[in-house]
Amino acid sequence: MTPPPDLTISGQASIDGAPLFAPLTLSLKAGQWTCLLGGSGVGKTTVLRLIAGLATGAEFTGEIRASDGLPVAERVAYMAQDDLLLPWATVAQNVALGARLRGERVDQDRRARLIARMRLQDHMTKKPSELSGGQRQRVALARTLMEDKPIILLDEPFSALDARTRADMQDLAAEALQGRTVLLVTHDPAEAARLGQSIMVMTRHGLTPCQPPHAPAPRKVDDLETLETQGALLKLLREEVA
Ligand SMILES: Nc1ncnc2c1ncn2[C@@H]1O[C@H](COP(=O)(O)OP(=O)(O)OP(=O)(O)O)[C@@H](O)[C@H]1O
Repeated sequence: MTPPPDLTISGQASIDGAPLFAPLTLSLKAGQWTCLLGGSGVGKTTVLRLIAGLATGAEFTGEIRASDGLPVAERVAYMAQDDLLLPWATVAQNVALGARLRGERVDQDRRARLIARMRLQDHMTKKPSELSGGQRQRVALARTLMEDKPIILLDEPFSALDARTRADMQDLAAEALQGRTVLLVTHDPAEAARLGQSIMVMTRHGLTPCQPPHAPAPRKVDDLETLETQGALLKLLREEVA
């Protein structure tokens, strides 16, 4: 794996000639978590998919650049909103899906370590339908980590989880992805306040930064500054739709 780079996406996007988002520059710091919030349909998933080099419905004018000058898309692991697990495959097979699709040998040791880290060792042979929502999310996160990429894009990865499982998953993800360049799209101000080392709110007009708390992430859910950031973010988001 190459060292995680800084990443910048700058440009504008439109759909069928109508602007989706105005010219913006989103800079991700190497080895840090950047959280991106914003109203529904403002283009957050589009930004992730552009960085990942995946198809979008938008025409994008601009550039996506890594600080080391190396190609970006091939160094990205992308965890989509939906966990996208194959229903007929076991947990172990789903975690190793990327290697299998590429016809590569599966690194069994690495897979076993990740499955243990996600506390899934008792579920290795189960199919997704036999798992809870939180367990499925952990499989999807293990699969994302199995790719061992320096740039990680997470699209509302914990949105379907109950509050306790969500907090557990945030802790797990923060620990497991330490040192990677992470972009997390979330609708949850509390999540951004816990995890973000940089926090941005996206609107059709561009990006508004929000000062993250000073404590290292993941922050305690009842940390005062974290709660203040959560409140400030909620206020920003409400102003954006007003
Ligand atoms: N494949 C596509 N073809 C055409 N339009 C699309 C396509 N994918 C998304 N769009 C449109 O692009 C706009 C931005 O979508 P996007 O999914 O990026 O928004 P978002 O901010 O992630 O929304 P949400 O928070 O609801 O997930 C929306 O209006 C959506 O309908």
